[in-house]
Amino acid sequence: MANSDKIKIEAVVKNCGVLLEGPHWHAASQTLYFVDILGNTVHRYRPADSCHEKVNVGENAGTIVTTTSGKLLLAARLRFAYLDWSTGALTTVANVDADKPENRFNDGKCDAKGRLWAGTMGPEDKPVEVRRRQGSLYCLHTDKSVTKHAEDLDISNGIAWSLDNKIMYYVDTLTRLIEAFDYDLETGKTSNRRPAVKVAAEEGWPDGMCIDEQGMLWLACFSKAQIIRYDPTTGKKLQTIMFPTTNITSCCFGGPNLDELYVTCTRVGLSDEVVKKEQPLAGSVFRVTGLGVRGFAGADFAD
Ligand SMILES: O=C(O)[C@H](O)[C@@H](O)[C@H](O)[C@H](O)CO
Ligand SMILES: [Zn+2]
Repeated sequence: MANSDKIKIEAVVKNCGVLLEGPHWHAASQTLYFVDILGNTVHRYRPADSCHEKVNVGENAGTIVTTTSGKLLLAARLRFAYLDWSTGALTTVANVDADKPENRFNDGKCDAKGRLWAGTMGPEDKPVEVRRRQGSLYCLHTDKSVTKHAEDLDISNGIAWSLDNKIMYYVDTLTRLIEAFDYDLETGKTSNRRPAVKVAAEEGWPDGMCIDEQGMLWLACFSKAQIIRYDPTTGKKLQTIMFPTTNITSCCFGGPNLDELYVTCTRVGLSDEVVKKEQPLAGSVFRVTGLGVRGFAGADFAD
């Protein structure tokens, strides 16, 4: 299937990592932050002058967010930690999953009150062949306390909030669902977990996601080279964008008008042969323009 003529896809940072994830648009500096989970690196890319820089943090980097005090906060291997960009040094804020030393943090995002939500997963030999039911979903509150909101998860992944912040949408990849929780923005409490969107097997594995200003979800569909826009109130598929590589991991809105979609992907799961001959852009960051809809910048952690 071809994309509509209006849509343009460019690889803006080419072949910069292994398992790229967690794109986060920092509006104040007009900079895209993202992680390479298996490369143990945090990256930033400034479209205005195409400047791309990275720092090795010495352990898996699952999620990166900016903070209200101008710092960088990671959900790293098994801890929330501040990152010193100039050295790569991490300063622990809180540890998680002490009883599961082989786990690691995966995808995460801040809510509108500046709490950081992120989930963990067990060791994964190949994509989606993960040790089952090892993961949990955590919230790092602004006072740095941590609460657990779900457990026995397989691959904790995309998170997004409805426009009124009354619903938190959530992906645990192997469920093939986008689920919904009732969300209390004042306290960060979740309740009433239920399915919102069923992602058909032929669409791929649900991975990272973001929401647009119309309240529609943009879901990275791992293994099927696409991002699908869904209406979470009806569960209906609205639009598909196809990419020149198979394993799309996540997306976020960015750019001066917040009408560009930045998209991450991974080389993991593809042979060297396939990467070389068929998918030379695996492990790149893409920018999609011409969508005709705006989204939101990454929310800061409130510190
Ligand atoms: O990007 C992620 O969320 C995980 O870290 C990856 O391992 C894959 O995407 C997953 O296997 C498929 O969902
Ligand atoms: Zn993911």
